Amino acid sequence: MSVHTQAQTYQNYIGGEWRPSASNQVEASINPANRHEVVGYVQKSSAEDLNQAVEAARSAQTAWRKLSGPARGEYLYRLADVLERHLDDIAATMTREMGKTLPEAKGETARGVAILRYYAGEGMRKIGDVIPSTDSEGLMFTSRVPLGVVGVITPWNFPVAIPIWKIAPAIVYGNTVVFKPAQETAVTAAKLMECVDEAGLPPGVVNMVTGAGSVIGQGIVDHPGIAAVTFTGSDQVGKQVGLGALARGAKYQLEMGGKNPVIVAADADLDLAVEATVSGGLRSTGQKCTATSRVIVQSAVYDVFKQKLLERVAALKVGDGLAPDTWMGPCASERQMQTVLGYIQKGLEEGAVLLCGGKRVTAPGLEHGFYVEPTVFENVTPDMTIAREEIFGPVLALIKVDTLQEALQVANDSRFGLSASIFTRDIGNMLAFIRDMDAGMVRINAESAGVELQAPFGGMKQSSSHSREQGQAAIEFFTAIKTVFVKG
Ligand SMILES: NC(=O)c1ccc[n+]([C@@H]2O[C@H](COP(=O)([O-])OP(=O)(O)OC[C@H]3O[C@@H](n4cnc5c(N)ncnc54)[C@H](O)[C@@H]3O)[C@@H](O)[C@H]2O)c1
Ligand SMILES: O=CCCC(=O)C(=O)O
Repeated sequence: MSVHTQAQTYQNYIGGEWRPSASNQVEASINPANRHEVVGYVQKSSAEDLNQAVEAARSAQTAWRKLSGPARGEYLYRLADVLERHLDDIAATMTREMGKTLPEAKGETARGVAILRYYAGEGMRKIGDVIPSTDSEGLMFTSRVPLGVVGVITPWNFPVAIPIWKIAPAIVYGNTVVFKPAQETAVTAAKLMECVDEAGLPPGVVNMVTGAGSVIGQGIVDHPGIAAVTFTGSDQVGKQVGLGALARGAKYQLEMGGKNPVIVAADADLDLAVEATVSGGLRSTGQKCTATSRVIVQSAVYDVFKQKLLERVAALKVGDGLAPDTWMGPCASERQMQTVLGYIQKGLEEGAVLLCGGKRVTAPGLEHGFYVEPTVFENVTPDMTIAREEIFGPVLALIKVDTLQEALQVANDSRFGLSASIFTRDIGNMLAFIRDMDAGMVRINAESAGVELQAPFGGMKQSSSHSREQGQAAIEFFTAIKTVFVKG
């Protein structure tokens, strides 16, 4: 039985108007806490809808580009204020649509507001440098110019923060946008577009088309009217996006997976390390690209750390993210839950020892949701699948090592390099970790997750296309440099 009497249908947002898809097809976005609850219906769009969105973005480009940076920034301030007014509704929608707890959803939406204000201010900052010319009568300088229409492709795990940390810099630097959210969180995305509309952004500056990744996502990658593509999502799809964009000479930026380690050194504050491992690994049900998944512990403190960790994990309350006492919600979709359960099974088959969890939760009241118990494995070796592949679920793998050197070697034994933490009181250990850990974010005595909007964010190795998002680093992707020489 489906509960969808109240469910609204959300349309594409193109050229400042709400439009149904050309095919008139919609699909249900369901609540992962209760598969029978429909959060809303969203458009299953086609190439025709994408073409309309690109056309709207192209038409809006010249006027938008010609506005001053501060004037564009003013629109972002307005959008921030509107989003702030709708924070509670958008956060509740996010929880119902992808499962993270309401406090986390509120925190993420507030972060979206802060990102908008940060980039609004960016409209006032410098967009070039004066460079001494060898010609004493010449003036040489650089100016940052927009790229044109930017395609924004996003995942479901941060359905407000990630779209905003791409769209805000894109538009403040003078680009216009075609946004394709993950279909799993398209209602939340539509609510974000309602804010764009209410804030009065000129029609066509931000457009949204929902639909399948293979149709709309791939369509953005292949579209000749789109100058650049910024993508966040899985490693597998990201590589396809990069290849497609490269093939037609479009600029691209990929932020992909992680297999983030935490090292617990023999001299660590173990209570702090346990708290950070639980928070970094299991909040948002482990569905953060920065989530801790490998816990590398020195043998001298292994048993004590393990005991404390298991006690803490046993106390976590799993449930509907809207319930005030819930600490961890469901996986975001049935597909994600099956993927996580598949990895747990693989861990068992390959000889890892299950210390707790490992099963779907079907307790009364939760049986219609996609819940997985918080899970901890030990006797994990670096060659096991659960130590190598991104699980994107509430699963921690304990790996015992003797020395810090061995810990670093195991931590670096991954094709990913997004985030990494160490818990230690020793300055030598800290410096060795900062120097030798191959990750875009290295964190000392702090959990692996948690990104600050004013700092560059991105990974090394196969976690990214080696660019950085957020903070002032965003200007590198969303603009091109024009070098100007003037002589009177
Ligand atoms: N590094 C980061 O900043 C970061 C942040 C969040 C999530 N992630 C990663 O995202 C993944 C989880 O998100 P997901 O399951 O939504 O990822 P996904 O790769 O399945 O989908 C991401 C987006 O790409 C679209 N897409 C699918 N096929 C496409 C194609 N052929 N061409 C273009 N677009 C296509 C999807 O519809 C979605 O909008 C995890 O791997 C996680 O690590 C990375
Ligand atoms: O999922 C990727 C983004 C991670 C993030 O924003 C965080 O850790 O806070």
